[in-house]
Amino acid sequence: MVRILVSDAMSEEGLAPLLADPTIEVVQKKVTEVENELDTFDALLVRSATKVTEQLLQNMPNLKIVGRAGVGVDNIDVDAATRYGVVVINAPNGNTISTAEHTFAMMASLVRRIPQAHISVKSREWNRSAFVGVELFGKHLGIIGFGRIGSEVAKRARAFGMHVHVYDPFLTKARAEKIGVDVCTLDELLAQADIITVHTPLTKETKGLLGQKNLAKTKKGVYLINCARGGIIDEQALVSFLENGHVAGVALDVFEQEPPGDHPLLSFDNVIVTPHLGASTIEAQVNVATQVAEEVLKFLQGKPVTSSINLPTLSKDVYEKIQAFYTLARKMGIVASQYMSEPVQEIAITYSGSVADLETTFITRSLLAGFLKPRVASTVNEVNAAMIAKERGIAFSEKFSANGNDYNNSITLTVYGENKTFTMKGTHIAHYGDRIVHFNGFAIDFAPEGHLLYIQHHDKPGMIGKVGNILGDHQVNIATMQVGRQEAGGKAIMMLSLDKPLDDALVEILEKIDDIDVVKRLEV
Ligand SMILES: NC(=O)c1ccc[n+]([C@@H]2O[C@H](COP(=O)([O-])OP(=O)(O)OC[C@H]3O[C@@H](n4cnc5c(N)ncnc54)[C@H](O)[C@@H]3O)[C@@H](O)[C@H]2O)c1
Ligand SMILES: O=C(O)[C@H](O)COP(=O)(O)O
Repeated sequence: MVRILVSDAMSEEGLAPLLADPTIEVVQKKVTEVENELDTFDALLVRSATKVTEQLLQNMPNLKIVGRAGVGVDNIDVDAATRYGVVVINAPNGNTISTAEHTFAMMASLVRRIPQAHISVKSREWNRSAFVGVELFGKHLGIIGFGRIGSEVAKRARAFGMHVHVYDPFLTKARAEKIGVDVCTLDELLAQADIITVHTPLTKETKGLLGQKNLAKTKKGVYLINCARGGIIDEQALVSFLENGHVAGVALDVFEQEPPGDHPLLSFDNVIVTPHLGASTIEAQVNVATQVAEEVLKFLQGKPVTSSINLPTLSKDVYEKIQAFYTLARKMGIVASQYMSEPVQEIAITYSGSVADLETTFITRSLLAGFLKPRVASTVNEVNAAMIAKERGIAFSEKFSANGNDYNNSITLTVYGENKTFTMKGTHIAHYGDRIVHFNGFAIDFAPEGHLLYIQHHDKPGMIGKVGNILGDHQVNIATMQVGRQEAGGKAIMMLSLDKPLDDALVEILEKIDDIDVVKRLEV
């Protein structure tokens, strides 16, 4: 039974695909309420409240995937998750509209002082002159960060007759032109805007982006809005610009610390606040929970996920095309790693023929994961394979060749070890399966699966018989046997597929046979 912990409040409707699956047990509890069973969960679903720290990941050794029902993953230690081989996915667009609308609601509320007027009337006052606002029409709106939410805010601003200026260092000219916004530098935006709204992620670059220095470049009487992440506008600097009257008003949905406690910002009359409500609509919550639930389900069924933070994303179409090579590559990695039982410095992969035209990132990661699996104690998979290879000083490279060299497609793997170099070539043949067609310099043809026994020997009469007799005497049945040689009377190999794994004693007996140079068990 697969166990999923849902540790933040999530829409039941959105979780329906998981709740309906009889092979899945969904536990809707906080992490602190299930401390004794953390090691039993396969998946963890969170919003922004649960902090997915390295410690939590360590306490959840069975965890395979973290699903963030929302956009920001700053509450998740993605690097640590990657190291532990845990996939992190999010729901990148399910709450875009809700957050853009909330930003707009905050903007209108800010310039018309609606929250203050509301409190006043509820206090039985009727003071119309105290709440004179300004129009949005004709004002210059500066949008910092022009991704999903920023661009939805821009559309709404234009409908209100505002002039929109955008700063986003990663915005392509083509996209800006398509949307028809004025793209400017940060300094230009700061100098022109009557209202500034931030819509970037919280990163090293954006933390404190609107701090002492940049706030000083804004117009006196500027309004500021943050419905993105606490800290993009430096809270301390903000206090001083409110105190000196430079900033006319601020709308905050997010804070450096949540909840903000008794923060000095809360005592300003012209600061309006909401408790991180951008995504808090019925629609957004159904959307994000549905997206995450469907993705987690796909992942648990071994299908590709499309919104991963730490894995290359794959469409279903691409996945279907690469699936066969993905499996072949994994098996080749496992075989090569066992054959090369020594430190390895480099792995070179050449994709030839039809496979060279595919998205090979995943195939390479699969091969690396297969290679590293017998060598590392921790979980290794497509998420962390490249990182673990790097940590262990194993370089890897990919080459592509349109020519399949006698095969419609092939993957050639060369492993450079401390003492020797090993090469193997595999191909996938439709309706036939995975075949290894070159092994260690020998042309051969075997399926890389099950209990394999590789024997390198001198090409002499009777060698096959000797091996066959010993295995037979020890009740080891040979399922298939392939042979190859470089030249008559020269070096030769046998690749046997056995019905059960060989024990050490039997390997030693085989090694002692005259004219046998190498005996290797390969378990795939
Ligand atoms: N308040 C809420 O409840 C709520 C809800 C959803 C999203 N969010 C937050 O809103 C923010 C935006 O979300 P989104 O879905 O639009 O993300 P997005 O990834 O679509 O857009 C972010 C944009 O910021 C830009 N950017 C990155 N670094 C920048 C920099 N240094 N300067 C200027 N621009 C920069 C990127 O190029 C991108 O275009 C995120 O922080 C997200 O966590 C908050
Ligand atoms: O990044 C997000 O998606 C928002 O901040 C929403 O966070 P929440 O899921 O905790 O409401």
